[in-house]
Amino acid sequence: AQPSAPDPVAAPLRELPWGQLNFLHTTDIHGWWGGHLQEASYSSDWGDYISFAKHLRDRADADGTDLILVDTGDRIEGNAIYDSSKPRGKFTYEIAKEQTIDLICSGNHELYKAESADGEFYHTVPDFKDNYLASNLDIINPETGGRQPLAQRYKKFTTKNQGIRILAFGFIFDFTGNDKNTFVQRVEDTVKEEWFREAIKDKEVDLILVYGHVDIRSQEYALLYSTIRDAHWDTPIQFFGGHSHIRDYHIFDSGSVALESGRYMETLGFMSISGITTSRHQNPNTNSKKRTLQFQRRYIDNNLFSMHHHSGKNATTFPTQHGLNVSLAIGSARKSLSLNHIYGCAPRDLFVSRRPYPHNESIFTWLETELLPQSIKSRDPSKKALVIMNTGGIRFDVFKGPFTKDTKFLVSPFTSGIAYLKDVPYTAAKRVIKLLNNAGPILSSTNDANATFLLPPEHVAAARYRPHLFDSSPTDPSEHPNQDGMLDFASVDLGTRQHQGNQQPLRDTHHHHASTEPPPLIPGYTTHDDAGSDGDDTIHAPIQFYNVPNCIQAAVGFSPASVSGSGSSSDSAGPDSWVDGAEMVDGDESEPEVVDIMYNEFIEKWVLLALAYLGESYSAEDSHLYEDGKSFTDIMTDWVEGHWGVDDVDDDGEAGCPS
Ligand SMILES: O=c1ccn([C@@H]2O[C@H](COP(=O)(O)O)[C@@H](O)[C@H]2O)c(=O)[nH]1
Repeated sequence: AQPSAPDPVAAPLRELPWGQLNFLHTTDIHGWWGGHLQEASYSSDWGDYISFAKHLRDRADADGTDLILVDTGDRIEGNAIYDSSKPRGKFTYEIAKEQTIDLICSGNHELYKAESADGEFYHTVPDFKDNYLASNLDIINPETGGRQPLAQRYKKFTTKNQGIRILAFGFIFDFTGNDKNTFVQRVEDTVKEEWFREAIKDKEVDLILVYGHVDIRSQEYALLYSTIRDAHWDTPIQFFGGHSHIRDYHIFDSGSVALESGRYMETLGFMSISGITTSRHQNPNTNSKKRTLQFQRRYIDNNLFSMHHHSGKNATTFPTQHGLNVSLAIGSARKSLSLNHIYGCAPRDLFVSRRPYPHNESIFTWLETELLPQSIKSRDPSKKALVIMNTGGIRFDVFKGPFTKDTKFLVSPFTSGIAYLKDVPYTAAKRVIKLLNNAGPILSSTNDANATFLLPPEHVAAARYRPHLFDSSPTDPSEHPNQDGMLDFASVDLGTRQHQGNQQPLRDTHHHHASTEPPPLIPGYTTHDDAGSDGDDTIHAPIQFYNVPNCIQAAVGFSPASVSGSGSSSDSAGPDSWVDGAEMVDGDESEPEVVDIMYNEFIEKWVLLALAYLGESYSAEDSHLYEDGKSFTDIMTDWVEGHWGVDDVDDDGEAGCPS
């Protein structure tokens, strides 16, 4: 772990259900190679994962089973170690390649920009050679200018100890936001291709493995499942997915399941399959390949307490020299990038989903009521503006205390600036936010334009496939009243951060075994999936997560009380209410005739669509860039320095902020 990472905390654990064939799965790492430095539950780094995998591989070799490591993409964007280096990714590829990943593919973040797709071409593909698969992804070769598969389409291999013959494919979902140098072929077209049809005709396989940067409940995986099952009625099919940033497990049938392993190095997914028939291990009781199969999953919290326990090691025996070297390399990259540099001290926690919106501790309420109106200036003092941001542009929480260079990129890694359209009729402008939030026929008519893409990934997943994930019910203050009759969130959720109540930091698993007192449960993931509620390795107290709107809006140049909010009702409004929008409140200043609409560049397509629906025709050519394209990330950081900055901070990340 990194030197400043909090010590792990003892917690009751479920064992790893080790089997004949075992997997460790990472996804959506988004550059969190250093682990979480403010959350004890996820405080292990990539070096620890290297040590952990080594111990599990040794175990497999010792008992004659197999272990396969899978990563399903989005390794970049979302952490200062990637986003603040010049060039971006300077350290990422060197760190990633230290782990022996047996199956790896691209996510959509590797493809948003031409440079990062080239990064895959020049670094990740050669680093992982035959283990990188690109079943539906092509790239323009930067050397020749010709189009070619980013990597081989599929592969067949035999596991080391069990001799299991595996046919593997590596996909990405039907992503359309990629730069011009890559081509994502829709899955429905890929399954019709000759090479795919030929590949799945192969009967000399014991297991088919489909991994990808694809939501496991998506139509893309449903189609791959049915196509493969049609060709293989009894071959086990294992899926690994990603993209939606959640823990999930889906059962297709008794011989086919899918695992998704969260985000940001919070989770190491573990999967095992037993009962696979191989040429070495014939099942004597049946001629079917799948009848005695047993699939089991576990979501491991990425911390040393879990890792020591599951590997049967302790603080002394756990770290390997290789793992330690990688932890040191991460530490020196962080130091060279000055990631502990403090811009200011956050006076309170600000959450993406762990608070309702609006709320004093909602990061979106902070943006809407403080940061945006205090940062964005209208073109001239007589002009008013409405500033719209998509909630998906905000990637992580702010914790009370030091707001560092690390925090800056965890919260807002994207490079997009603020665009604006001048002098839009106010009657239309004020309705845009409501249209974006409650969708409507245009915004949901095609996959491409679907406004759920404005949300953070977990919320996209919830909106499309898992309505139960987030709480949309209005907050009931009587549920956890504190002295003021307000919700006492401290009693609901202290998060899994360093300062977790009276939990005892644990340096060695033996401490835990010697204790007779069961430790109090730490708040954390309590996953409900197709196999039940026993998937998490750590038994946690639940955390409440709340719905967020697609977009929020701040009013610039209006008197504070004159605009009635973001139009972000979570009810499914009918056609009449889509167009209410942010209304002037009676008795305040008169409505302007025109305003500037300002918005995060990323959402331009949706803003233009909404305006067109409202009868105002604008195109991308009509938009201008605010302050020469200054990124929202920099706008936010300047605000933090101006409002939360303190004089006597040092760069150690500790001193300077009141506790
Ligand atoms: O420039 C950008 C890129 C993405 N977003 C938001 O992120 C999600 C996609 O995130 P994944 O990690 O790929 O799942 C997208 O839906 C947007 O909400 C952004 O705001 N700006």
